[in-house]
Amino acid sequence: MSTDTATKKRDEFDVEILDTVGQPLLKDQAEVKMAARGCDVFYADHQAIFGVDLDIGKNEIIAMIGPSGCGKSTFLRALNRMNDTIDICKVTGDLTLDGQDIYAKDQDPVLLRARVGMVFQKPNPFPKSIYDNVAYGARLHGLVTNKSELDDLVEASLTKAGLFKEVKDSLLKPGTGLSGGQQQRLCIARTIAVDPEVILMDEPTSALDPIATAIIEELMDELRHNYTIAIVTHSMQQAARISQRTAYFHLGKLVEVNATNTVFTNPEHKLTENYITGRFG
Ligand SMILES: Nc1ncnc2c1ncn2[C@@H]1O[C@H](COP(=O)(O)OP(=O)(O)OP(=O)(O)O)[C@@H](O)[C@H]1O
Repeated sequence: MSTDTATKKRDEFDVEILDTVGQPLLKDQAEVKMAARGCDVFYADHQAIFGVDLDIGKNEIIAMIGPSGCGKSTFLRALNRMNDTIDICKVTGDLTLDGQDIYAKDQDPVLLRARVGMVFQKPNPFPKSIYDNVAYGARLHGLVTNKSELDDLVEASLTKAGLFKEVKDSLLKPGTGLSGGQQQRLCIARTIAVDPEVILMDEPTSALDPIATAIIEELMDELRHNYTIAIVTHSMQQAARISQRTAYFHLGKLVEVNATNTVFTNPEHKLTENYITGRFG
């Protein structure tokens, strides 16, 4: 294919879609936790992601933004093989965690999802007690050997998720009885309990009120010290508040990745500028 075809493609606003601009790849490769190279994602014949190259750094929060349908969630789900659960979905290219191919034949997706956990848009606690919600993964993966260790793990996970104080006297009550914001922190505790290295968050606060949102954002800032976080968000304000780098997607392509401050104050690509100034999206 000639480069002309690749570089002269124009979007519906008649803006040239160039190769990704900014800093998709980290200069210090020792800092890379997850990496994508030439990642394409298809739903049957429909291609949703085109040739994404991106490094996700250790202990950073990277925000993925872009108009509805641009493929943010699809790309996020490729990072822990959640797309495997969709029959028609096919992921190609190289996706690695600590340099290891996460789509390798001998990679168990369940074990991968313990290392690369996910928090969804709508809090989805199991219909179990608060305690059992957090204990579930640890039991499944045999992470503890006795009840006292499990008690400690449940308390530590709820504490890290900023929820323990609020629920310590009601651990045996149903998780579904908590408020929306508490349920989302319970889901974060459940994710943390299996000792992940990366946490993927798909619009984790879009179903929450501003106070619950602020609590989760503060929590993310603390979690960053121990985990790598990739978040899809519709809120540019949220991306600006919480992330160190921001990736802007458009029509399935990664258009720009830069330091968050640069993306929101001095974007390199016209499409990014159009989006952040509210000209579409
Ligand atoms: N399960 C699916 N089956 C078929 N096509 C899908 C599926 N999920 C997503 N798509 C398609 O893939 C493309 C990208 O969708 P995706 O949900 O990843 O975008 P998004 O940027 O996260 O959108 P939104 O911001 O609205 O959540 C869209 O064209 C969408 O219709």
